[in-house]
Amino acid sequence: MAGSGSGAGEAAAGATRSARDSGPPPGAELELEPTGIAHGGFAVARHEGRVVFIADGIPGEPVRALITESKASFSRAVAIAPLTPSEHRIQHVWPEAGIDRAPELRAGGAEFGHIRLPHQRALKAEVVIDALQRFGGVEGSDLRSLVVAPMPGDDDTSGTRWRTRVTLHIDDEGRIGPYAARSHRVIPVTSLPLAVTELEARAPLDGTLPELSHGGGTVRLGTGTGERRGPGRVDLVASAGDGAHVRVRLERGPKQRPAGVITERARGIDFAVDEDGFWQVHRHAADALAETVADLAGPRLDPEAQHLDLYGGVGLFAATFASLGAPYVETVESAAGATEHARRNLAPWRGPTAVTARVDRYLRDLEGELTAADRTDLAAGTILLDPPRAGAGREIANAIAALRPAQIIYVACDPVALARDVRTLRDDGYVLDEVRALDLFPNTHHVECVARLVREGTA
Ligand SMILES: C[S@@+](CC[C@H](N)C(=O)[O-])C[C@H]1O[C@@H](n2cnc3c(N)ncnc32)[C@H](O)[C@@H]1O
Repeated sequence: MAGSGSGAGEAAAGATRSARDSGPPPGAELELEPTGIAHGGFAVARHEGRVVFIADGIPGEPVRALITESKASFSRAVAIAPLTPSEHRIQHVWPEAGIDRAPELRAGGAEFGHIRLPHQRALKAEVVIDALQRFGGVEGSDLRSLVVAPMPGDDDTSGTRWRTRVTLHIDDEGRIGPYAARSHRVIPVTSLPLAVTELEARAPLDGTLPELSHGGGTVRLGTGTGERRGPGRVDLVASAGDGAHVRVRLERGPKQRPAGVITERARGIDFAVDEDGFWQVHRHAADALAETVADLAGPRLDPEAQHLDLYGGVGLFAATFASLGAPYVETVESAAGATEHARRNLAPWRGPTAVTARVDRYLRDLEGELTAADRTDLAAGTILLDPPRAGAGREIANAIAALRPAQIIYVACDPVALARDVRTLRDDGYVLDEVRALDLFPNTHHVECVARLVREGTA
């Protein structure tokens, strides 16, 4: 009996161990005390030795949290209620995303909206510094003093009314709204506080879709039986030049009119952009980024050298270089429509060129075609890159470094991707000379960085 008792004990111990190894089950509620912030905006706590990433938490604030997922080495949770509210906690700027709602009903896209703005920026700075240290291998006291700069007016509006691009989704049942946080479930809402007011005013938040022009006629998309509804999306765009635009795109049913061309503006320069093409989202982002690029690149921007603007969109940064008196700049972009606009947007200067190509192929082809004189011009020049969230990656970073430009200006919307590419560039003989961070996405966890790297020995 003693033996079987001991066997049962071992089995029980094994079961406990395996429950612990597989983590707390989804649905469990725990009291947790997060101590740090992770990339993605999650507060980080430990529970029985394992890491738990908590959405809607704040480092230093004990919370009751609901486990939503447990993986082999970590768990995910969502805060249900603070136990002792942090001095940094506020009423959520978007009531429909607030902690007093059930987690599955909280609107997504404003995951820092429960935190005072200055503290949001302090947390974003921590994420950038940590990423550059851990993934970029960067050291030094300059980095520790990095601050995330606010955009004009955001402190007066608690970081609301800045989004010039909003996508609402239409589900199978015809419900219209943003996705709920961390899901693809549509949540009808009555407000869009991060959007500029003209977009909120045009958004079909009452569930009624606008009419679509279809061929010669018009199709009404009401709520009645048999009328065409989702799934689909509603794209809302407020442009500097032409006000608010709404486009409905249904997966089945009538086609929306083709995307029009709108005008945007940065540093006093007009840019034609497709209505559904890429443009920076915060109403001050393009201006602020172009100014920051001008500031960081300016002192080493050789007017006679050859420069590259990689992932160039409609030529925002190529125009910045040209307007600074450095006209020999080639902008490279994979979307042909954007390159067409870039060509026209850059027409006021003699010198800029625009190429439709994937950056990896472009750099591979370039390497095979360069004369000694081209190499000299590129080595005196600046290469700017502004890749999508995933970053450039090792192959492209290696190819950029192989051209030996005098400086590299890296515009990044993801600090970890930036840090990984910085590591590659450091291994290839560049040093991170300066990095600035801009709060282009208040009340979200996102942060934009602009970094300057120069060849070792030239800092
Ligand atoms: C973050 S946006 C930057 C656009 C531009 N620099 C701006 O600020 O307006 C990235 C751009 O890269 C383009 N893109 C994405 N992958 C690419 C690739 N592999 N090669 C070239 N362009 C790419 C996208 O179409 C998009 O226009």
